[in-house]
Amino acid sequence: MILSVHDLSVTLGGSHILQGVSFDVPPTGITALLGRNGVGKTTTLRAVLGEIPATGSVDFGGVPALGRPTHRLVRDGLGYVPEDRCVFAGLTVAENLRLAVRSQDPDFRTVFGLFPELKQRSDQSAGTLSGGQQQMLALARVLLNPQRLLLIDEPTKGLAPAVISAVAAALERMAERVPMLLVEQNLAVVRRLARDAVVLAAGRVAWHGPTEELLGDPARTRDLLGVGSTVRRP
Ligand SMILES: Nc1ncnc2c1ncn2[C@@H]1O[C@H](COP(=O)(O)OP(=O)(O)OP(=O)(O)O)[C@@H](O)[C@H]1O
Repeated sequence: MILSVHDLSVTLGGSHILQGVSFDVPPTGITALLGRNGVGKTTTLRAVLGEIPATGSVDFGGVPALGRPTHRLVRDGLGYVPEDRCVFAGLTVAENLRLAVRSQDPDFRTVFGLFPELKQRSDQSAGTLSGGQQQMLALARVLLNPQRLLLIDEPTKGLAPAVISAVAAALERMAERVPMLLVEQNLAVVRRLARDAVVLAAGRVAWHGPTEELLGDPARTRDLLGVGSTVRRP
């Protein structure tokens, strides 16, 4: 396993948000982290990254991670693309990419192979990119460096259907190189990308198994993820 989370607990603002979350992420493919709004998916990613205090244990690539500073984990290949995408709006695409470089040998070839539009738009300021283009830029920024696991938070949120499809295709190709733990509300995207799913409810893992088993069972999907979840292919 590239990531093993055991008995992870987090209290924020007096609320016990995570109450003993345990799950594993295999070293290949995409694992989806699911659950209703506010259940603690982002909190789980941030706790794994060491951004918020947590108890329990987190093992990243065979090494205990909890208590290690975030920058060390990032240096060891734990990449994070937060929900707000975190691009520098006032800087150009090229500047955004340059600032993300940590390694001696940034992989511009892979990045521009996956996202040719970013090359064409090198001199455009990132704040004027569309939402989908900004998401591509955020993904490109982590991919420039060698990564062992990516934590990606709601990459398709707020995007139009055609753009969701393009982002999903990019994630699919990225996952050929690096495993991912993906928080994603769009169940069609989850079905297309994720082999396994972990579902959080009431501060714990309520279900863990093959995505197809979860989404192929409408009653279980409704029960765990809420009503109105339509699952169409993007
Ligand atoms: N710094 C904080 N202080 C207090 N409460 C917080 C803090 N950060 C998050 N929370 C609360 O923790 C709970 C979990 O939030 P989190 O963002 O992890 O949920 P989520 O599952 O990612 O939700 P969503 O699907 O809506 O993005 C929420 O009730 C949220 O209001």
